[in-house]
Amino acid sequence: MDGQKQYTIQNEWIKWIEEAIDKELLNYYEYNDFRNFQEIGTGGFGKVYRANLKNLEKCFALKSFFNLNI
Ligand SMILES: Nc1ncnc2c1ncn2[C@@H]1O[C@H](COP(=O)(O)OP(=O)(O)OP(=O)(O)O)[C@@H](O)[C@H]1O
Repeated sequence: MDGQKQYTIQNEWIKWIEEAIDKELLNYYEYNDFRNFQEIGTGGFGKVYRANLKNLEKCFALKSFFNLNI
């Protein structure tokens, strides 16, 4: 895939995510608001971490993605 096409696809996904946040279909959290990261798994596209949000005891699963350079 050429660089321009990859850039266009990435922008389309960023726009899709931003619109979903605006419509409150997705919640947006700052990465820096999470603490106590523990790696809990690896999937086909990246690693999964357990972390707490701010001072809450509730934990979240955070999924990171490898830089695939498709
Ligand atoms: N919500 C969760 N709670 C606890 N462990 C989780 C959670 N989500 C993922 N994991 C752990 O991380 C591992 C990888 O999860 P992930 O969703 O990336 O796997 P996957 O099915 O290969 O997905 P993909 O192919 O989309 O990357 C899981 O096998 C599991 O052990």
